[in-house]
Amino acid sequence: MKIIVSGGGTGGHIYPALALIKRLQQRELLDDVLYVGTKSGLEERIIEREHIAFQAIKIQGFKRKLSWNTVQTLYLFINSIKKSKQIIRDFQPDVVVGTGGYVSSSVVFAAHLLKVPTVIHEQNSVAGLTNKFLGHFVDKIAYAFTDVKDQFSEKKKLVFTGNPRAQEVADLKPNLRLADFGLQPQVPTVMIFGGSRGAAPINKTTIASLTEFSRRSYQVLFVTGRVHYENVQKQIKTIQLGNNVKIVPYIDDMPTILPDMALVVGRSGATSIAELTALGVPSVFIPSPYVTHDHQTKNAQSLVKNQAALMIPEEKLTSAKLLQTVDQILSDSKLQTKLATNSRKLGVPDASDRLITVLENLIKTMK
Ligand SMILES: CC(=O)N[C@H]1[C@@H](OP(=O)(O)OP(=O)(O)OC[C@H]2O[C@@H](n3ccc(=O)[nH]c3=O)[C@H](O)[C@@H]2O)O[C@H](CO)[C@@H](O)[C@@H]1O
Repeated sequence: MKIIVSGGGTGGHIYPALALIKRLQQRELLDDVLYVGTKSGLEERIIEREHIAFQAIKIQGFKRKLSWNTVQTLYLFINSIKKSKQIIRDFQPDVVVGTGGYVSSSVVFAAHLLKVPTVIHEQNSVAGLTNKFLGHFVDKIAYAFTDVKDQFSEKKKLVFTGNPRAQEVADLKPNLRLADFGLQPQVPTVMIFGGSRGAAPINKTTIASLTEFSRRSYQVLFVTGRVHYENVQKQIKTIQLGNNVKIVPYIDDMPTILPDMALVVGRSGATSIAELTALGVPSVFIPSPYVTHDHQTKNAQSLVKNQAALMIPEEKLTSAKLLQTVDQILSDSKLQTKLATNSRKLGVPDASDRLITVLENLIKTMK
């Protein structure tokens, strides 16, 4: 299979694309792959690290308010379709897959204009703007949360696949990687992080809790997000950290450390949820209120209603609440087991294979 994949901005759109590519490679189904992204998102760094061919296009997201910026965005969009058409003509893919983020809008739309088979993957329980737009043109819409079905009008295009990242992590076992971070492998550990870019409100509350965390018998791995790291370092200068607390900017191979976690506290981005449910890791979600249609709250609610996770709305997030919630879960093994078991029930460990079947069938029928 020759495939162009496009998705970008945040890790939540990039890692599922990468998981799909890796699974195609594993099953020896991949003849060639090209990843199309932007230079401003996280994708170039993540994709090139995996030695996958990467091509950048220039495009920016539409803002809701009309302004001079809208004209510039429109100009870039039209130009990026031209550039995407050129890329597609040169590469001659069998299929083009978009995993969300505005960069995928022009690549997938251009493929549609050139009559190349197209598939989008929607990770969330509320469809993103790009995927809503592309939903009108693509051949198939793969999704991971049942709630999202109502938001696309052409039902026959819809196929449930789950999120490919779930399959990438599903078989991982604890591998005592905690030592890599200066932590003790046998001691229960909570990881706190705010999605692939980090989240300032979560960082602020965690910083305010560090003195207390330093007195606990469990360990804390605090992942700040690259852009916030320096600032966090400045703010904690006067805090006497215990040996049980470690702070890092980013974890490159996050999946391999997830099985070592007794608890994860963080945003409810769809790709993190796919990973956590595939492994059955107890979680506490603090949904980002700043995303389209509050989709992270809906993502988190789908777990909370199945007693598979707890949720703290950001407006209720205080240091006391964070400490009390983490203490409560880590001191109650029955609660941990319940959360883990219910979480795993929601996982889709064969998500990549399901998506690959969608691609194979589509290529066959469109030949
Ligand atoms: C702020 C924002 O718009 N977030 C959206 C973004 O996700 P965003 O990237 O913020 O969050 P997700 O939870 O979906 O994905 C994060 C990904 O980054 C990885 N990771 C994270 C931190 C780290 O240090 N190392 C690392 O590898 C995680 O393992 C995961 O694979 O796209 C998701 C999927 O469409 C949406 O649900 C989110 O609402």
